[in-house]
Amino acid sequence: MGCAICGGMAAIKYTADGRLLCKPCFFQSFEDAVLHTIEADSLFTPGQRVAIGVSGGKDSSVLTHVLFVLNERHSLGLDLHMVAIDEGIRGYRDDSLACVYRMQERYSLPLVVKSFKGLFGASLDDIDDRRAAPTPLCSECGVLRRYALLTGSREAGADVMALGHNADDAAESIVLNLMRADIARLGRGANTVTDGADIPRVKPMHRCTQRDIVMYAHLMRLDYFATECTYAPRGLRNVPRAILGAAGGVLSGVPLNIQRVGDVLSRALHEDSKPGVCERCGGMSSGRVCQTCLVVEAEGHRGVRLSGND
Ligand SMILES: Nc1ncnc2c1ncn2[C@@H]1O[C@H](COP(=O)(O)OP(=O)(O)OP(=O)(O)O)[C@@H](O)[C@H]1O
Repeated sequence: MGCAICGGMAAIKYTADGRLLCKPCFFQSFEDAVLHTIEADSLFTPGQRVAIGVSGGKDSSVLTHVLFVLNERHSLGLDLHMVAIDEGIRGYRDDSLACVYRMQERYSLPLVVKSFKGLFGASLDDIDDRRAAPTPLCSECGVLRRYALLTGSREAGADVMALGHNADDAAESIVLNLMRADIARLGRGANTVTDGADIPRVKPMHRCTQRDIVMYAHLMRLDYFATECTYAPRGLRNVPRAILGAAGGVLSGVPLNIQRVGDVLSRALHEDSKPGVCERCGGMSSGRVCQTCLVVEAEGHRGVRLSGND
């Protein structure tokens, strides 16, 4: 079968639009799609310092590589930095951080590393150890990580933070919010730009599917850490992930379809839900006090605090 762009030997199905492509045309199409999101949604302006949230996983490894390539190829004028968060998860984050250090060498980008232990006085393993029974930890970990990423990005002097969220992540969030009847979160929608804090968060791969990202990482032979987080089996996200996985087995384009419906729902539900600023820490918040400060308060008796030192 011939490549839909150049007529050469097709090797890959590009799931974003279903075309069969050869390897070089797949790379080009994927990178062009990220560039299109950057330009269409005005994610960056020339001269900005961009802190890429880098975990060593496939999404942020692909994001780092593609931003690096686009920055050179299209003279975007971005000052790329990397920020990594060490949540303190034995047998997982220690190995993925080793990958982040190798990426730092490969791309020669400045790197800031912040740890839960330094910022909150306890690693995620400490928080888990101090609980009477195993409970889901992903929501709290996500909240604390957002704070840590903001702190690291401030330390890097960044104007904007870039994260590796993709279309499948967005679809999972939409299904989860539907199942929980979380109208407020559905209304806020999954946009490519989240304003509110002093450093906005942007998602250049928001319209890229997980399959295309994995394929890109694999064919480009990128160095990334593929093991699942130790705490993932307890995560609530496994429910929408399983539903979407099953749907993807019989229908094509499910993540992008759900994302489109999510956009419509978000516009219909939208009631001026632009987040404000937390009165305690200055982070982004939809209420007076942000999720980080609420988690720190709730976990205070287990030794979690906002130390601000790292
Ligand atoms: N420990 C971390 N340090 C820095 N950034 C992180 C970290 N964990 C997640 N991120 C950022 O948040 C994005 C979404 O993370 P999430 O854990 O939801 O997805 P993921 O599929 O595991 O991402 P990845 O494949 O990059 O690890 C990542 O792509 C990355 O940009």
